[in-house]
Amino acid sequence: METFFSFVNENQDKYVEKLREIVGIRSVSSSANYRPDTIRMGEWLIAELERLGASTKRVEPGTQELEGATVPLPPVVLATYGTDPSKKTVLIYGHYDVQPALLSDGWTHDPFTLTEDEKGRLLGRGASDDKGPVLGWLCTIEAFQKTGLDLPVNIKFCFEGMEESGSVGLDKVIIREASDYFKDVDCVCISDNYWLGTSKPCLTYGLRGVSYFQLSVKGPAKDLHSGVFGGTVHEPMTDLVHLMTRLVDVNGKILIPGIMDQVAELTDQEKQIYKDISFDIQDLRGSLGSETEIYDSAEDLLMHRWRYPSLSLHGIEGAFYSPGEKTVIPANPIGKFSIRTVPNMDSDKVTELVCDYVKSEFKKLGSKNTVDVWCGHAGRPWVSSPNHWNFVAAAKAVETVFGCKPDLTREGGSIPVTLTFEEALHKNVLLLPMGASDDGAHSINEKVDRRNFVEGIKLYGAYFYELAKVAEE
Ligand SMILES: C[C@H](N)C(=O)N[C@@H](Cc1c[nH]cn1)C(=O)O
Ligand SMILES: [Zn+2]
Ligand SMILES: [Zn+2]
Repeated sequence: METFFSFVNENQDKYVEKLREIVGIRSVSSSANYRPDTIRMGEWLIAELERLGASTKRVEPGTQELEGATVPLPPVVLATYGTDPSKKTVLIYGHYDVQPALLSDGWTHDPFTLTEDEKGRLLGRGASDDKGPVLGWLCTIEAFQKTGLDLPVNIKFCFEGMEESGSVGLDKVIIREASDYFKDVDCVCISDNYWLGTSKPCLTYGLRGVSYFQLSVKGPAKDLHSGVFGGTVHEPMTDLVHLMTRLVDVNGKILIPGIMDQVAELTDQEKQIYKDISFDIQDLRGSLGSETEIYDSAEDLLMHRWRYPSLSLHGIEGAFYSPGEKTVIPANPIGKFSIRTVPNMDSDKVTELVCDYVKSEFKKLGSKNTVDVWCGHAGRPWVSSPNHWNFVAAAKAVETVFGCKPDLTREGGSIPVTLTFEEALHKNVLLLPMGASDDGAHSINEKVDRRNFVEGIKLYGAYFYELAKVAEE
């Protein structure tokens, strides 16, 4: 693979320029304003795939109600590159939408202008999650073409534009295409998570699920002057803050009865796995930018990231949050929180427990306001076995490119479609991340290191090569 590796090294600036182009497309799936940009990002991928000679299929998953309007869902981009029956076929999934980002959140540069700093960090929204990894696959194909090397596998692509917003519409497409577009697929690979630390690659065999909730408290018909009305009305924000503090304590303990009862028991064998993983708490502190972790031991920290649920409070819509000192009583604040779910939690049961609990806690307040709570989207957790030939091929590729054995990890984040692929296609799914633990996905100053981006492209190429060689058991 030396020719391929040298070519990737020599052309890395071109790849970075392409990343700059797509980071500039504001494909924020949660925003109606940015929906045209999100669709444009899907179209960019279609054009690029066709330029590379892939055949594409644009699937329109339908429409959605968003911010009071009916808007089209971004396209699911399917593509086929190679149809040689003597080769294995790998299905590559990725997402081209991103989390919201504002300069005023604290970014040091415009989040949609890729900026490289002196450490070789490529900063920009989506650089690591998931535009860098998605682009990496296309660069890999181009590098095979330009070096005249035969691509040793057939590839099917499935790129979506709604991952950060519950993958609306995608499950239906996968289930429908399982016996059609995806019928020849032998294995699946997803590059959309992160290494355990900053220097050693990993292969990932588990994800937490996520159930996202909104909690609305309504009172007066409109926002009020707190001098005129304060002390005379039940204030929705006061009720909401009370309720939100009843969900989780300061040590991360979920206070909703019944949630922890569903969690799979920790076995001795599983405990041993955590003992054997080398996880540097300094790496975690580096990513946190603080020393505020809850647990002292690496095992506890990893278990609470990977195999126990967590509940996070995200924000309050409709509340005053700007600089300055506005004296307002918000009429209808909406609290946002999510629960990361793990085996054997059931999403419907989680929703039932959360809604019943919130309503019973609200009753205790004796407020005349009204409460509403609902689950916006839910994705299931996933755990697989890292012994499949798909993982064996990827482990060999890591050794070729990085000269070390990969960590075997689970992931605290969620990619709900992983389980859908596994169940609908009955094929092994591998998570092969490109980014490092300190990439700051979803945060300010998200980045992918130039090294990870370039070596990641090499890793993808080596993975294709090893896939072709590995025996299917
Ligand atoms: C791990 C992956 N890159 C990711 O960030 N997934 C999101 C999925 C999601 C669900 N609701 C909103 N986003 C995540 O884990 O938050
Ligand atoms: Zn994400
Ligand atoms: Zn992602």
